[in-house]
Amino acid sequence: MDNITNVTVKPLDRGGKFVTPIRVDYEQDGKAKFWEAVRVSKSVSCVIFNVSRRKFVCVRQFRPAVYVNGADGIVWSEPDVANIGPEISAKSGVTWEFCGGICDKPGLSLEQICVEEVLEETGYAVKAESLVKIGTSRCHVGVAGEAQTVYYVEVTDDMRRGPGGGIDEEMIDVVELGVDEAKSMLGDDTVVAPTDFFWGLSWFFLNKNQA
Ligand SMILES: Nc1ncnc2c1ncn2[C@@H]1O[C@H](COP(=O)(O)OP(=O)(O)O[C@H]2O[C@H](CO)[C@@H](O)[C@H](O)[C@H]2O)[C@@H](O)[C@H]1O
Repeated sequence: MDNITNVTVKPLDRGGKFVTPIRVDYEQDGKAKFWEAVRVSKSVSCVIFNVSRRKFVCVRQFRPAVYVNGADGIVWSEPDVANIGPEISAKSGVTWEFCGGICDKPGLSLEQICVEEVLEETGYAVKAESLVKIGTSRCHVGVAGEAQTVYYVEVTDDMRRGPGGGIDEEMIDVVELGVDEAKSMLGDDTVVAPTDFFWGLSWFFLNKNQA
């Protein structure tokens, strides 16, 4: 999963399949302003807690955007051009996450998308009715501002239908995380994780496990 080679970064001039760079021109109190932004889809994610063994079910994957924006030692020859040698460890782009995905299927509710993602990425078959909504936040408000809705669901061992790991070419490791270990990750700068990971864990400790 972290065997990453031949990385290059180049400009995405007119947008791609998943991300479109845009410029927003507007007036505020009659003063002309602009903002540079990207259009992206909204998304869902799901805190999964296996009550049979009191473990969180997490996913770990290599995130190219985390890698290029976060790894030390990358030299940018232009603001959007870099050649990244093999000495830059791919491990710096491997995240801790709860499973989730973008909402790019018209006609499916957020809960239905969440149920699909949980099955594809972790192998657990959950029902939409058993999802508890934690809330919706706006991500990357300086550049994107898309909505992400976060759910919580409890599972048992016998709800597992397969190993998960994603579909098509996805390479996703399913990793269980103990409650004490998870608590120690809150506020730990060395943990590479998105906001909803920390939000989801904090919600759990506030609402489900106050020990
Ligand atoms: N920018 C991109 N470039 C190239 N291929 C891409 C891509 N985005 C998605 N894909 C492709 O689409 C597949 C499915 O993506 P997902 O729906 O699982 O979203 P992902 O979890 O990556 O992130 C989404 O869901 C998580 C969980 O909510 C959010 O944190 C995150 O911001 C949101 O993009 C990926 O495996 C990849 O092949």
